[in-house]
Amino acid sequence: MERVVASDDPMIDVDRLRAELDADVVVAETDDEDAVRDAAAGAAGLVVDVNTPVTAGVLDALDDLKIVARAGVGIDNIDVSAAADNGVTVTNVPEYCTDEVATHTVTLLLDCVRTLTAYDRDVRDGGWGWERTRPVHRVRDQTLGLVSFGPIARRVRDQLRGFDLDVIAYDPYVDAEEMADADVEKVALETLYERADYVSLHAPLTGETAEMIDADALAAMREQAILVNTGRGGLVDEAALRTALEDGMIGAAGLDVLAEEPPTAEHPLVGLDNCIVTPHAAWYSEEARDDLNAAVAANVEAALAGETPPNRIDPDTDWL
Ligand SMILES: NC(=O)C1=CN([C@@H]2O[C@H](COP(=O)(O)OP(=O)(O)OC[C@H]3O[C@@H](n4cnc5c(N)ncnc54)[C@H](O)[C@@H]3O)[C@@H](O)[C@H]2O)C=CC1
Ligand SMILES: O=C(O)C(=O)COP(=O)(O)O
Repeated sequence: MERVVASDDPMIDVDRLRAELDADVVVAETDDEDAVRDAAAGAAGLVVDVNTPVTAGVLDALDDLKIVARAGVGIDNIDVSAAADNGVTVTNVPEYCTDEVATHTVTLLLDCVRTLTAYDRDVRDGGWGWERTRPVHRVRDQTLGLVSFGPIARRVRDQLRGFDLDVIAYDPYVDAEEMADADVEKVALETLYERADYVSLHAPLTGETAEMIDADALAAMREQAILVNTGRGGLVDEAALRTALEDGMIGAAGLDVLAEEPPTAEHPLVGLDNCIVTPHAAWYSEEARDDLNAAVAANVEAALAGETPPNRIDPDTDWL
C-alpha cells in the first residue's frame, strides 16, 4: 500500500483521510526541511500545512512522491516550479474558506473603525466613556482599497455592499472591466495608498508581494488609514508597521497573519493599543474545515490513481 504523510496540524482531518484513501496515512512533524525529508522518504503523497517548507531540496530528495497536497489556499511554502521539474503534482484547496476570511476581514476592519476591542478593554478596567484617543469616522462614503482582486477580496466587496463605500482595487492580473462589473475601480498601487481610508491585503505571498507594505508604502497612506491583513504576514515589513502605528502615520491595523507564527513574546505588533491581532484563524469554521478535508482527500485520491487532481496548480500561472 502506498504511503501518505500528513503534517501534524489539527486543520488536517487524518481520520477522514484514512477513511477515504486506499493508502497508509501517517502523521508527522514537518516544520523544517530535514523533518519533511525524513518523514516523507518513500511516500507517494504529502499533505502539508502552511508551515511545511516544501523546497527544491526537499522535492529533489523524494523520488517516489506523486503529489504535494496543500491543505489550504496559500502555496507560498511550496516551490511549485521545482515540483514540476520533479514530476510532482501540487494541489491546493481554493475557495474552501472564502466566506470565512471575508467575514473575518470585515470584522477586523469594523473593530478597528469602531474600536470595539479597545472599548471592551476599557470597560473591563472600570472605564465607561466614548471618548477615543483617535477620531472615529463614519463608514459611509469612505474608500476601501483592496490589494488583489481574487476570490476573498471579491467577497469582502460583496459583504460590505450595505456600507456604501467607494471601492478601489490593485491587481495587475485582473482587468478593469471585470472590476467595474463588481462596481470597483481599478487603480495603480500608489493611487490606492493615496485614496484608501481602509487598505485590505488579499494578495498571495510571492516574490512580487513580499514586504510590499514597507516604510514607503505606509508613508504614502492616509494619516488615519486602517490596514487589514488576512493574506500573509510576509506581505508587511512588521518593524515599519510598528513605527507607523506608534508615530500615528496610520490610524490602526487589524491582522490575522504574522511573518512568524506563533509570534514571540517580544513581537513588535502584539500589544499595541491601535493594533488587533488574531491567530491565523480567518479561515476557520466547521464547514470550512469539512470542505477543506473533502477536497484534500479528492486531490490525493486522484493523484494516487494516476489522474489529474481537481485542484492541480498550473506551474505556469502568471503570478507564481
Ligand atoms: N488568514 C487565513 O486564514 C487565510 C489566508 N489566505 C490568504 O489569502 C490569499 C488570497 O486568497 P484568495 O482570494 O483565495 O486568492 P488567491 O490566493 O488565489 O489570489 C489570487 C489573486 O491574487 C492576485 N495577485 C497575484 N499576484 C499579485 C500581485 N503581485 N499584486 C496584487 N494581486 C496579485 C491574482 O491576480 C488573483 O486575483 C491567499 O493567497 C492566502 O495567502 C487564504 C485563506 C485563508
Ligand atoms: O488556506 C490558507 O491559505 C490559510 O491561510 C489558512 O490555512 P493555514 O492556516 O494557512 O493552514
